[in-house]
Parts: sequence; structure tokens; C-alpha cells
Amino acid sequence: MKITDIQFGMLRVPLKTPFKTALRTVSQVEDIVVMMHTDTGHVGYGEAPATAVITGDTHGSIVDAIRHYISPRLIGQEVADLNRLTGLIQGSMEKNSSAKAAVEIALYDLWGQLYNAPLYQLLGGGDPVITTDITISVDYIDKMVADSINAVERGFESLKIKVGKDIGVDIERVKAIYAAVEGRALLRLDANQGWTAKQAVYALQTLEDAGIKLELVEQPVKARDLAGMRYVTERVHTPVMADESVFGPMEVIELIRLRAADIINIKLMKTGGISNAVKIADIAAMHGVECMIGCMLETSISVAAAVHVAVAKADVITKVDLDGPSLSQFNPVDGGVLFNESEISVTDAPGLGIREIRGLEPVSE
Ligand SMILES: C[C@H](N)C(=O)N[C@H](CCC(=O)O)C(=O)O
Ligand SMILES: [Mg+2]
Repeated sequence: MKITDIQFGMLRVPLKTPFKTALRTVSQVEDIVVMMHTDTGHVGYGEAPATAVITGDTHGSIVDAIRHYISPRLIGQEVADLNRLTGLIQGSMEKNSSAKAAVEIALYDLWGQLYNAPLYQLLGGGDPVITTDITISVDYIDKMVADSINAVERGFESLKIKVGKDIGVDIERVKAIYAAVEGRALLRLDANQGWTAKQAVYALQTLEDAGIKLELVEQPVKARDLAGMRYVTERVHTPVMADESVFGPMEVIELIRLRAADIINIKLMKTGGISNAVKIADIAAMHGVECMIGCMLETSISVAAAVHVAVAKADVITKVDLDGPSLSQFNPVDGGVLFNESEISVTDAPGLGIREIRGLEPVSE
């Protein structure tokens, strides 16, 4: 099975409610879809969102990186040479992690199709069902409480509460949500870099002193502030998770060496795809560090790839934040992974199992 062409589409899916974090507000998923064609007629699918505020990727940069740097290295290559090809993708240029991720996901999809096996089995197998949390956007307190109750009624047992705006209001947000859902859902906080280290310690100690038990706090301080991450980790009982601070395996090694966080959030759009995600999971497992697998605003194309990784690496990926499809108004994918609110299951279809993507728009030349 040889790669013959890589084509693009634009996929737009409105969200059920605007997605609001300390970094941005978005009302629809707007992602580049990659279709990797082969001489056997098989097609592999991948996807990349333009999360410029986190990865630096834009729609234009994703298409340009794939078209001019990644694709020329892959055309004519055998899918069976997976490890060599992921090396070519990762070595094609600096950064551009979302572009690399989209291409790697399509390549792994084909690799599964080549061996007629679902991707998770080729990655090591595992229990085919996982459970995700759902994100509660940062907003007025009443709205966040209503959204949290609604999520619990939909069956979500873990809520990822976005904070990182005003420290005083953030504390009130968490107190109000905790009071509304106590005993029915665990709370994870994600400040998306919005606090200083001292603010984070103040907020978390205030919540701890009030008897509020949090599952974890994600990226309390600026991505590059590893000293700040460590400062917070050393001073609070709540486990601290690194998200924007870690993209690839080298950053994970440094974070673990510095003991700057307790948990690592692996996202394919930061790692540049599946090969580095697996490496990070293995490094973390060797050090006894737990991981979450997360997503950006992605549909069930690239989230499916993350699900397969989560299933195969469940020994170390103990937490799941793959709620892109649950936040979206509809699923544009036919086939693939099954998303049923908090419950996600892989099927035994080869690769990612995607049969068709509806509503793809052309990407301009
Ligand atoms: C969608 C997911 N639950 C999530 O919250 N991801 C964010 C970043 C996503 C974005 O801004 O597109 C995160 O974990 O920081
Ligand atoms: Mg995060």
C-alpha cells in the first residue's frame, strides 16, 4: 500500500453552546481534514484544528505545512514502513504540531486498514470502552451552575470547569458548582494559564480549606512558567496537571525532572500525532506519572485517534477529556468510534473505521 496523494477539506460543525476559556471564545469547530490516498484505493483520514493561541497553528499554516513540507516526503512511500514515515513527518520541519498530527492520524488509519485491524489492537489492545468528562465553559456563575447540572443530568460524572479569569469570581464559580453537583460529579479545573502562581495557590488553598475536593487543576499558570507550575505543585494538595506547558516527549522529561506537575495532559495536536503520544505515555509510565488524554475543538475524526490511543494505553492514561464530539451539534462522521455522551467505544472496524465524512468544503488552492 503506497501513498499517492494527500487532499484537504474544511469541516465546520457548530457547537451546542459557545466554548469559552481564559484564552478564547469559539462557536464552531472549524478544522482541516486530511485525506491520504493510496494505490490500493484505501483512504486514511486525519484532522487538525487551528488552535493558534495554544499550538500556533492556523488553517493556512496547517495546509501550507502539509502541502509544501510533509506531503512531498510521503508520496510514493509504503504505509507498512510506519516508524520511518512518522520520523519523516516529525523531521519535516520545526513545530507545526497540528499539521503533523493530522497527517500521522491519516497514516495510522491506513496502517490499521493495511493489517485489517482496529488501531487500538495494533497499539497493544485494551478494554474498548472509555469514559470522558465534559467541559463547562467559563461564564456567569448562574450559567456555569446550570450547564453543570445539565451535564450531570446527561450522565457526565466528571466536569472540567474552565476558570482563569478573575480569581475572586473563579473561587465563587467553583464553590457554586460544587454545591450544585456535590456527590454526583467530580470537578476538574482548567485555568488555561490564566492565574499567576501565587493566585493559583491562594485559590486552591481557599477551596481546599472550604472542604472542596478537586480531582485536579490543569495548567494554572503560563505555559513557559515551569517554576510557577512547580511552585503550585509543591503547595497544594490538589494534583496539578500540565497542558500547554508540555507538547512533546522532551518537554515531558524536563517537567518530570523538575517535578513541576503531577499529571500530564497528552493531546495529539500538541504531540504532532500518535507516535509521540505513545512515547509520552511510555515515559510517564516509567516514572509512575499519570496522564490524561485531551483534545482541542475536534470532531470524531481526530478524537477517534485519541480514543484508540487511550484504550491501548489505559494503564497510564487514567483520565479522558475527549469531549469535542459531545460539545458539537452533530457528528459529521459515518463509522468510526461511537460517542454516546460520556461513554466512548471503539469498534473492530480496521484503522479508525471511518466510512464517510459529511459536509466537507473545498480548501482554496
Ligand atoms: C475541548 C477540551 N475539553 C478542552 O478543554 N481543550 C482545551 C483547549 C481547547 C481549545 O481552546 O480549543 C484545553 O484543555 O485547554
Ligand atoms: Mg487545558
